[in-house]
Amino acid sequence: MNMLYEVFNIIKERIKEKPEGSYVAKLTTDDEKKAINKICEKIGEEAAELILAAKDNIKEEIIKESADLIFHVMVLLAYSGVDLDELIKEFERRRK
Ligand SMILES: N=c1c2ncn([C@@H]3O[C@H](COP(=O)(O)OP(=O)(O)OP(=O)(O)O)[C@@H](O)[C@H]3O)c2ncn1[C@@H]1O[C@H](COP(=O)(O)O)[C@@H](O)[C@H]1O
Repeated sequence: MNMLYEVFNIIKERIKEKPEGSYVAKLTTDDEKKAINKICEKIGEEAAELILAAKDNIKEEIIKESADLIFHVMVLLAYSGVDLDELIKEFERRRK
């Protein structure tokens, strides 16, 4: 969980500072494509790749594709101004 917070904080910093060579900065900057469209496309791609990995039942691929998907969802959250704590609170609210 600490690692997710660490990565989320780096993502927020990259969106704000936009350093040269940053994948997150490139993805979250409007260019010939709107940032929101680029982020959503990556989420769609990564979800599809995870589905294929799951159907092939290859554990290492499931782990890698899940990490890619979760990472891009975190980029979407940060770009949309949602904090990781707010996501955690939603899970807490749903807990039975
Ligand atoms: N966890 C990740 C992470 N997971 C996946 N990715 C990138 O997400 C992309 C996944 O896309 P694909 O699998 O489709 O691979 P690809 O063909 O290279 O895709 P494209 O880049 O061409 O779209 C790759 O470019 C990966 O490098 C990540 N990029 C960055 N991070 C973290 O984000 C932080 C900030 O990264 P920068 O913005 O690059 O500094 C880093 O410190 C890392 O902790």
